Amino acid sequence: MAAAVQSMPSVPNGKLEKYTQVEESKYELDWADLVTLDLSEFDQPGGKQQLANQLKDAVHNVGFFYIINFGLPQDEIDRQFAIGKQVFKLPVEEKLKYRADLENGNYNGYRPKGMQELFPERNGTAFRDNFEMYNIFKYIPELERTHPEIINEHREEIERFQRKIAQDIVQKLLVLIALVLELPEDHLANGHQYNDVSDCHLRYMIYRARSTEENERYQNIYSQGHSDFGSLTLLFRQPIAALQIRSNDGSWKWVKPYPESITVNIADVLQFWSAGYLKSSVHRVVAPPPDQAHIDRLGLLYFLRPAHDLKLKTLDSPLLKRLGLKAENDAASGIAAGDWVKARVKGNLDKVTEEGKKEKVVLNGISALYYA
Ligand SMILES: O=C(O)CCC(=O)C(=O)O
Ligand SMILES: [Fe+2]
Repeated sequence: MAAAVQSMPSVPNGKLEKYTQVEESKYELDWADLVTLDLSEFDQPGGKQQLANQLKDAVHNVGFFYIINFGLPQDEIDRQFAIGKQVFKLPVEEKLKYRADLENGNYNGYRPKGMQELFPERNGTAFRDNFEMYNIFKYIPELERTHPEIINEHREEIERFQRKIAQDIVQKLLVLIALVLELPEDHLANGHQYNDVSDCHLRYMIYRARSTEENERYQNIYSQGHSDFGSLTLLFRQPIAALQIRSNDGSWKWVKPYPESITVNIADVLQFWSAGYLKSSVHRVVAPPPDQAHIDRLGLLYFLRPAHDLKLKTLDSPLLKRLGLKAENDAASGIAAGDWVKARVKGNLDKVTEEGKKEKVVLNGISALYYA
């Protein structure tokens, strides 16, 4: 009797294809020189203060650093990449069922490609981004929304991963930054609890590779120079070189995908709270080097945002007082952190009218910088 030939789905329900990271580039690029914090030292005697000392210059002058030994094994990280890969493979009509309400500044859910203009329109041709995101906000009742099946099937695992970042890794970083500012250890951690209503999210992101000819037309830009909106951004290591940081001298340096690291950057709200002492660093995403330029660049990130109602007022920090640092513009002190974040999400949908460096008003006369 002939056996019935059944076609098996390539990924059976609940089972994920193993994700394999691609090869690093062979090209020697002009890498940024970033400090690396070994988080396993955090609980050692004197460890916190030592790490804070190591961090001080990085958060003030650079705005970017690496962390290692943060307590998430690579196979758990790779499972998140595997989930992200499946999400982006869904048909676009399916993904659009979960579209984030971007027009109201809400990032929760799917963000299709092409929402952001990179350069002003020329001769009727628009220059739009080529990346998609899927943002998963915290699993608390106020922020729940519907998600595709692939996410629901792995909900427990995703939530555990999110909570490890939110309740452990990020809390340690907030203690270290509080120590830099000479504040009580829990001062910043208090405004970043898992149960706080905020726009914190885990993000799967994919930059669709462009052809050489397209890269030329887009001047190699995949995402224009910007600062991030919330408190901290954590970028899980993926080996495709494309992220660049703007140095104090105006040059752009590449971020090396350092083994087993997370790249962390300071974002706007910490800059407001510290009257500019903590640097919300400008960064951008460009075409990868030739041996990686053809590969879609899958990313895994965590965006830490403060509790919605906290105001962007300068903190009462002994360090800032001693340095005589005050807010550049008092109007910021009345803005709720959540409103700032939402206004920036909405602002990304605006038409671009000029090239190069621009200052764009976001809220209450306060602006953000963009470079393209
Ligand atoms: O993909 C990256 O390396 C950076 C992404 C980024 O800057 C962002 O999403 O804000
Ligand atoms: Fe960014």
